[in-house]
Amino acid sequence: MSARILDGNALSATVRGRLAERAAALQSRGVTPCLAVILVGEDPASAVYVRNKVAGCEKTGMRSLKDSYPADVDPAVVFARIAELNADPTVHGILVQLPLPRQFDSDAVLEAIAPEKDVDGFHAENVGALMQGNPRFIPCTPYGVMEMLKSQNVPLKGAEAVIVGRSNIVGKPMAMLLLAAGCTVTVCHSQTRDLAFHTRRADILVAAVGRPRMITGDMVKPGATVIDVGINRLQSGPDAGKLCGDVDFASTKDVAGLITPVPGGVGPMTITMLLANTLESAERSARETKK
Ligand SMILES: NC(=O)C1=CN([C@@H]2O[C@H](COP(=O)(O)OP(=O)(O)OC[C@H]3O[C@@H](n4cnc5c(N)ncnc54)[C@H](OP(=O)(O)O)[C@@H]3O)[C@@H](O)[C@H]2O)C=CC1
Ligand SMILES: Nc1nc(=O)c2c([nH]1)NC[C@@H]1CN(c3ccc(C(=O)N[C@@H](CCC(=O)O)C(=O)O)cc3)C=[N+]21
Repeated sequence: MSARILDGNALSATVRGRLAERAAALQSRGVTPCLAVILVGEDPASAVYVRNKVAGCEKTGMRSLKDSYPADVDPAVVFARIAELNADPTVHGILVQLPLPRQFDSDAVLEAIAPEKDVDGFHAENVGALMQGNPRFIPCTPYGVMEMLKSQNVPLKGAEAVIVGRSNIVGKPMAMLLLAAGCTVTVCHSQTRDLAFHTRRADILVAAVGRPRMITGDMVKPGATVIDVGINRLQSGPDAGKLCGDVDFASTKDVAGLITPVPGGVGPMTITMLLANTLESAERSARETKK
């Protein structure tokens, strides 16, 4: 049997259609949702994501601002720009593209963003709110994954969920969301003994590692839902230059029940949820000013 493929581009199109309607409604009240993106350095992958974010805004009827800085910029310049954006009432979302160059204290940068404009959901206050079960902004990638699961009515209550990866931007918030939804959650990482023992128990397996094709079909339970968050550019071999996930699609597609492809899976949904958070922020601020 071959797994059903969960098409992130198709789901994105549906969700973005609804977002565009909400953006138009705000627009008719004189408010244009606006996302500010800060990019430091010349990493080509980051440049692609930022371009996708800016294009996503335009197509959904939102405004975007983009500030690019050279890799050796003085962090004080970036902090000053964040302060300016925090104070600008026409800006509803602020995102600083990660990773940042070495001279930056990334945590300090994330803490500098006003929590009510932190559409990534990375500010400590927002991380805390998510953990307490009362999120202000849900981090975009795990949020997108939850929407993908919901769109397919994947049963979550009592399901065994296994996440490979424990980063602040993917693995940890993913664990919180699946836990809140009623899954029994296991989080694996580089020190996990016998990774396959864990992954084979998963009804829902989320791979967020950054290692091309490391999850192979023999590590997957038959019928499982497999979510591939990984985005890797292959350096060598017959597919050199191509994008691939952390899941070996060829060997997994005949074992899994449902699987997300790379590209065209979680990536587009991440951007869609960023747009959703920005719109939500603009709606909240419009409600505040009306009061
Ligand atoms: N689709 C999307 O929208 C997004 C995709 N990504 C992609 O997802 C992937 C993960 O990103 P991110 O979370 O930021 O990455 P990080 O590098 O921050 O985290 C990777 C995690 O994988 C764990 N890990 C590394 N090697 C192994 C191993 N051999 N076995 C088990 N666990 C291992 C690490 O463990 P330890 O903590 O012990 O080091 C770490 O927790 C990347 O490919 C990234 O490009 C990221 C964000 C959004
Ligand atoms: N502050 C911050 N917030 C982030 O959300 C954030 C970040 N920093 N740093 C990097 C990661 C990575 N990330 C992706 C977003 C979209 C695609 C995406 O659109 N992928 C397309 C393909 C893109 C391509 O062709 O390269 C796809 O999977 O189909 C991928 C990865 C967001 N991240």
